[in-house]
Amino acid sequence: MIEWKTVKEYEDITYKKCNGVARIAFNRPEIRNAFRPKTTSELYDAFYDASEDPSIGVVLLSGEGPSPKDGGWAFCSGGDQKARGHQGYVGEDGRHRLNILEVQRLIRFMPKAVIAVVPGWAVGGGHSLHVVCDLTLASKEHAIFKQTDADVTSFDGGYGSAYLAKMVGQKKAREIFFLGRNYSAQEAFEMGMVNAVIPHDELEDTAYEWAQEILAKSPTSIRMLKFAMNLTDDGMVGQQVFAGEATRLAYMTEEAQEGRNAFLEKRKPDFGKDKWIS
Ligand SMILES: CC(C)(COP(=O)(O)OP(=O)(O)OC[C@H]1O[C@@H](n2cnc3c(N)ncnc32)[C@H](O)[C@@H]1OP(=O)(O)O)[C@@H](O)C(=O)NCCC(=O)NCCSC(=O)CCC(=O)c1ccccc1C(=O)O
Repeated sequence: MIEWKTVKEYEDITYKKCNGVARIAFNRPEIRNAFRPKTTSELYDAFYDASEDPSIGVVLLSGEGPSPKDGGWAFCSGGDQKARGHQGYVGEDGRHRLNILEVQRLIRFMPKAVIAVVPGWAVGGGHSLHVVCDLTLASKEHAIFKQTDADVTSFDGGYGSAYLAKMVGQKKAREIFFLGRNYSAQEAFEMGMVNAVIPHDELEDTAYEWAQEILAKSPTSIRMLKFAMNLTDDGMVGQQVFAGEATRLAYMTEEAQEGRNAFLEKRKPDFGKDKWIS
């Protein structure tokens, strides 16, 4: 039985938790869950909380719906074109930003699994967000994947395109961006950018079940595997993130404790004999 508890009230998103799972969802269904700077700030805040909370192991990212205007479903239709100025998306403070990229990096580098739960349109920057999530589950009836970045001159040259090409292959990624066609959940699954196509009514429950399966695994293994799989695509930053976890493991050894204690006790460390294991 899933009993979601609201963690914090926001204007543009919903944020809930239940049994080790956090659920963050866009909540602007009347405009297909397009994001403005306020939305991305709220997303960052919620993702940061989920990342820092040791009781949370999996985050679901979804979109509330259907639209009260026409009943349409959306994961996210990307940047709110009404909020777009000359240098980025304009916030309430009048400043121009592209802070969805900070959200992308938080999803990518958080030591927990993030699942995109796609109930409808995943378009533009919304498509890029599903790409950067670790897994994607899509509604059989309503999910549609589409890249409009080249229609509106607001292109994601990072994970949204280059990482997508690693996922579905160069030719297919170029087709997705250069032609901007609609792809069904089944087509996206066949391309390798969706893990499973789920009947719409079962989508949320299935996502929660997948999360529970992941939560039964060793947390250290999940984060080391996520960062190992990220590493080669993320260059030195990927190595830094993976190595940070290796250092955390090293801290837990007797050697690390001896090193710290020796410094504090102003003596030479004694790491003992026969420690150079092969
Ligand atoms: C999503 C659609 C394909 C849905 O089509 P349809 O079902 O026919 O519905 P509509 O009638 O078109 O839309 C209903 C309603 O919603 C409004 N709306 C939809 N999308 C947006 C939007 N993105 N911004 C503002 N408003 C939107 C629409 O106007 C309607 O309102 P009414 O008042 O009822 O008329 C279709 O809607 C569609 O194509 N939408 C636009 C998709 C789009 O072009 N998105 C922007 C792509 S660029 C982007 O996302 C930013 C990229 C970015 O941030 C970035 C930049 C640099 C590096 C990285 C990134 C990154 O991607 O992260």
